[in-house]
Amino acid sequence: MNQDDLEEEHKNLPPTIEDKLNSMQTFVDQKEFVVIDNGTGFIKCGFSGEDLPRVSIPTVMGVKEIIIEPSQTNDQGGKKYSRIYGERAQDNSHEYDITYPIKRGVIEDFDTMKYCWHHLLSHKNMHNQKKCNLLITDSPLNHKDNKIKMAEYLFDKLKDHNIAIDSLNIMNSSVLSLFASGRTSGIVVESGQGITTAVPIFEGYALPHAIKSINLAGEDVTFNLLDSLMAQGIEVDNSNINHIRKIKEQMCSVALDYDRAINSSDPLREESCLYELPDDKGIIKVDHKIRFNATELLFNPEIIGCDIPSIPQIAYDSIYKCDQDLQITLFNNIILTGGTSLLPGFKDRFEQDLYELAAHTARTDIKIDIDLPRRHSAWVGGSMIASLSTFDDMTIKATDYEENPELHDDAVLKKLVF
Ligand SMILES: Nc1ncnc2c1ncn2[C@@H]1O[C@H](COP(=O)(O)OP(=O)(O)OP(=O)(O)O)[C@@H](O)[C@H]1O
Repeated sequence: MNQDDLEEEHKNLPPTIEDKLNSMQTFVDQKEFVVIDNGTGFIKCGFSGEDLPRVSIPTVMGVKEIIIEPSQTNDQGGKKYSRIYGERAQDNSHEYDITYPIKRGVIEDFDTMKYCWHHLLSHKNMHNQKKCNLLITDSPLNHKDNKIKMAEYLFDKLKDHNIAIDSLNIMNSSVLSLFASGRTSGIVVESGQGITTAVPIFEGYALPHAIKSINLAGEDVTFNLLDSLMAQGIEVDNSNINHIRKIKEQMCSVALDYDRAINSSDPLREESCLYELPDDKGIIKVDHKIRFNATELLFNPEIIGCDIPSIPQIAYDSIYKCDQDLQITLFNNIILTGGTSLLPGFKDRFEQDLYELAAHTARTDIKIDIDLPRRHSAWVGGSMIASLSTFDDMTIKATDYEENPELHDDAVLKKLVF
């Protein structure tokens, strides 16, 4: 779903709880929070109490240096930087230096991340936030030092760009996805752009010792598809990556039985296998072997020579790392989420392979919930929790943060227990 689709969907949504409260003119003194979900591929931003984020853009920035010639008004001359974001940056990679600040779920380039946050908060759909309360997500794999650094950039560095964060919470994205499903215990299996995680959660707390992850997700499927197309002599390269991603999202699916699927005839009619590149760059034929092969690595990483477990395997391993008493609850409450889980056939294959793995050990049925807005589940959970009247008590206040610099790390870690 791109930014235009998101705006259209917003217009058609029924009134949110917040709209209703506003129209009833109730005078509830409740803070509004901005909710940001930081993803490797996409960053999502909107207001608490709403059903969907208002802005969702690829997590990428392009920078270009501009030399200013000396002139009458500025006889020194000098240089400044032009920065662009999201798809615009990806489409102008020939002119701009491109940086992806999040790698495999973890923020690695905080300076670029700061500019991305600033861009979102100043976005027209966000009414240019100069001062706000913020709930921001964090990967379940992040080290606590990353949270401390996030707080530092959000409280201190954004101020240099005229944005003041009044209160802040940083929450585990998997806990928020589970919250969006209406549960407080279960296992969240999330496959996004850069990473797939299996995070068991008990009564709202992630169980760190049993979290499993693999560096295999949507971007690997996209690059695998690109390699297969190039191997067939089709003229595409990295500069077409947005289109390769779109081919994946529109045409690829997961086979229940891979060998059978690629050795059978193509289930789609010829015209449904064609993708037209823009600017008369040609039409690509994407046959069923390429389409099924692109996604198979998620369930069988060996096909690309990777000696790592599959997605069903990490879910199984994660459940078996937990206390025996909890395992039944986890098997009964599996939340499948993240953009990559939207691939047709993903849920059926996941369920089939997990049944096979657990056939002799699970003492219960396996129940998988896919009824969430899967690309936005962490954001939606954040929107819900930040609209609770008790949420403000769970935040770090800028005043406390600034007054006690020596307590920064403690203050962050004490509040951010999820
Ligand atoms: N309909 C779809 N079919 C297949 N893949 C999809 C679909 N929609 C989105 N995706 C893929 O999902 C990925 C983005 O998902 P998501 O927004 O959950 O990830 P993220 O939060 O950015 O990344 P991560 O969780 O790894 O940090 C991209 O690879 C995108 O191509």
